Amino acid sequence: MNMPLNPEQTTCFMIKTITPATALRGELSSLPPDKSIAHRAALFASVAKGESVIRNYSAAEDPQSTLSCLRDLGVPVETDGSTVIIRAKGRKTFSPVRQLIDCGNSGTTMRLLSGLVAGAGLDVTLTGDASLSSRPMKRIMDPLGLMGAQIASSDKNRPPLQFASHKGLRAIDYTLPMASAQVKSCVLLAGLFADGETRVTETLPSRDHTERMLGLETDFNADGSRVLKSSREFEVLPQQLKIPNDISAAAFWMVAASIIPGSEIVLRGVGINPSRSAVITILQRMGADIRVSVPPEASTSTTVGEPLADITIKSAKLSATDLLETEIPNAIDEIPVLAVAMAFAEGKSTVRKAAELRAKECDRIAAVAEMLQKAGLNIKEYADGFDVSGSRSNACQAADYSSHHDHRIAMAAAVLSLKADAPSTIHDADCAAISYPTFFRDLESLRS
Ligand SMILES: O=C(O)C1=C[C@@H](OP(=O)(O)O)[C@@H](O)[C@H](O)C1
Ligand SMILES: C=C(OP(=O)(O)O)C(=O)O
Repeated sequence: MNMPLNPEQTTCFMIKTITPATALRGELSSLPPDKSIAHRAALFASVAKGESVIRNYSAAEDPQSTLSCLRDLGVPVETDGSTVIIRAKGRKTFSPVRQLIDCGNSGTTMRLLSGLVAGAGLDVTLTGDASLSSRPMKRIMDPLGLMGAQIASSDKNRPPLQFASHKGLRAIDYTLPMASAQVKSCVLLAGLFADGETRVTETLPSRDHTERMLGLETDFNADGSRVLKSSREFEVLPQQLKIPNDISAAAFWMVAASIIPGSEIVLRGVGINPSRSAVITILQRMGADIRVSVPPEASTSTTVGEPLADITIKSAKLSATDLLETEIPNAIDEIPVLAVAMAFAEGKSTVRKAAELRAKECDRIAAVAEMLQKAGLNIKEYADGFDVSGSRSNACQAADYSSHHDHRIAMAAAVLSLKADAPSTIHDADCAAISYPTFFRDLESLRS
């Protein structure tokens, strides 16, 4: 049973009403801890030898799914408030206590855990909720299959994924077909169990937490593409870290403060890993007033090379922008709320080469288009993205939104609703707890 660290996680409301805001002011020092780093810290701890102590672990549903999967795989996971302690015995820690392992709504859990499960040759099935069960897994089944893993899926390479024991994995030299930190990490984690050196080449950089936190060796090809390496000989050290707060959660307040006149919000202790912080540079390029300052205690934090900062945002006059291809993977989870910023920026903004958005918790291109259209705003949808024709003086009508059971859509719709002329409603808004259990409470605390 997955015990929430935070009682708010169990809060249940189907329809949330959001009233317009005149200004948002205040400070948030307890944003949710970074979800990507949390998953990795727990997964890496489970194949390290010794005691890992992970502080500031997220109470959100996705990182809690990772802990419950590890428990079901026999990994001794203890919690003390927001601290997670894992005492593991290296690559041999796993000893499944059940066959069906539920990854909930979390794509990162399923794809990264697949690397470990395949590596360890476990006879288990990874399953998930309806949303996760519709997400593509061929992207990990292909490279893991090349390594010798035995994986069956019931329906068109979608979960559940049934793993079977095998004769041992062999290393591969693999070029990622898409910019995906999940696929990159999956292959590198399987490589920790394989015979030989596994090499993963990425032509378009994605978030680098895996290589950074594990301390993996990196090479560069002549064309500038990066090659990450892992092997059975690589020693995974126990994780000792305090997780920084999540820039993907902070992004909602960056946009909200920017577009609501008279706002000023301070966000404390936010992770600003350069492979995650394009949302800041994109908004600054649009004219946002965002100041990033490194607090003195940041230099002494044990965030394994994961930089953090305080971020101050004041409302500003925004102008349109075109996202660069290299910015897409770096800002992928922030694009729904960036689309809201674009609607109130002067001119036409473009987001293209972003078809990956269609493979998230819902089809985020279709969901963003539906959301802006319901608000009476101007968006044109393409197969791989959208254009938003915005205006600083745009009128935004109140609407009745669906979250499509996607936390980022629920929260983006809430930010959009703050600009409306009357209260709006969001159906299934409580799915925000997948990444940000206190989102609506934080929103109320910022209203002046
Ligand atoms: O590796 C990770 O922690 C993540 C990678 C991204 O997915 P992809 O690898 O599919 O791009 C991102 O959308 C997801 O929220 C978290
Ligand atoms: C896409 C996301 O997560 P995941 O792929 O882990 O479900 C997200 O958090 O926006």
